[in-house]
Amino acid sequence: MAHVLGQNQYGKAENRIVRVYRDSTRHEIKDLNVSVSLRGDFEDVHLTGSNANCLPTDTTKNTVYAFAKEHGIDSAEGFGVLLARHFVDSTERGVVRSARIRIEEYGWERIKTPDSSSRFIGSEEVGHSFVRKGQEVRTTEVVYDGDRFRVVSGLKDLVVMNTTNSEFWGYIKDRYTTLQEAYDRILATQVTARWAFGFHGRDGEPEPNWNRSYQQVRRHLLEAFAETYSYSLQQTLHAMGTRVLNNRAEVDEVRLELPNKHHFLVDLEPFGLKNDNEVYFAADRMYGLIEGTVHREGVTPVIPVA
Ligand SMILES: O=c1[nH]c(=O)c2[nH]c(=O)[nH]c2[nH]1
Repeated sequence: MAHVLGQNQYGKAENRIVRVYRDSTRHEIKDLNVSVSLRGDFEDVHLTGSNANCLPTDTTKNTVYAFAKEHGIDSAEGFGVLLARHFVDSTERGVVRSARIRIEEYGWERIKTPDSSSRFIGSEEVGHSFVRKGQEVRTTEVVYDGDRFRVVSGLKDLVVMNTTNSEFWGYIKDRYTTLQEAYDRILATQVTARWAFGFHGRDGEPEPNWNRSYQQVRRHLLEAFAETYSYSLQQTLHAMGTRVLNNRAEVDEVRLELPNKHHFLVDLEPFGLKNDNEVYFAADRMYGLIEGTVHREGVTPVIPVA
């Protein structure tokens, strides 16, 4: 008895794309996860080995990146409409009968730093620094041994990005080095931070204002990220830890884990398009992992190294 090829569809899933608009010093970004799925006349592809009706998934991926450059991304819906129409209308009639484009859009807010001209009344956006919306988790660990407390608080999944003011060059080069030196790259990371308090709770020592402390530490981490002109993520790590210690007397030690969320420029030359640092592939792995502690002199670090 013959078997029947039932429902089938294919395409490239989860194309991670960051589109940067650099028309002024106030950059704009769109961050999307685009999945393409095509339905149509693919019976031969499955049954005979003929790929005459197969638009490669690789091409669907390239189309997503090239369209981001050529048409820009005004809205996820509009971008989806453009892509879906293209896949159906540009292939020979009837081959791709329908195209499904799923898009997840990740929202970003601008990092604000105190307005340098009016420190106490306002704040100023940094044109190239962003924090991803609604992601982070606040953490704490309190240990009490009957004598003293040890409080380590923190946050995780605070995702930040600078679209400029980041370079990386002058590093060791050996026979395995392929990395190109970067003089203007995207710097993005998903911050895991823990910080230890000087508070021990002995002899009626009052508790810090924990909520205010959290908000302020978070603020200083963000400001340091946004304001540091970075020659490495290691240097940014040090600036972030230092900024917290300089501004929050209740904190003695800061430990940071900063994955380097690589953004690779997409080569659009094959499509006759120039990529002026506008269209990136946002890789989720592998990633560089930069970790370090910054602590006050004379204080023995207590935050365990994971
Ligand atoms: O900021 C960086 N630090 C590194 O140690 C490193 N290594 C690498 O390949 N890229 C980067 N970027």
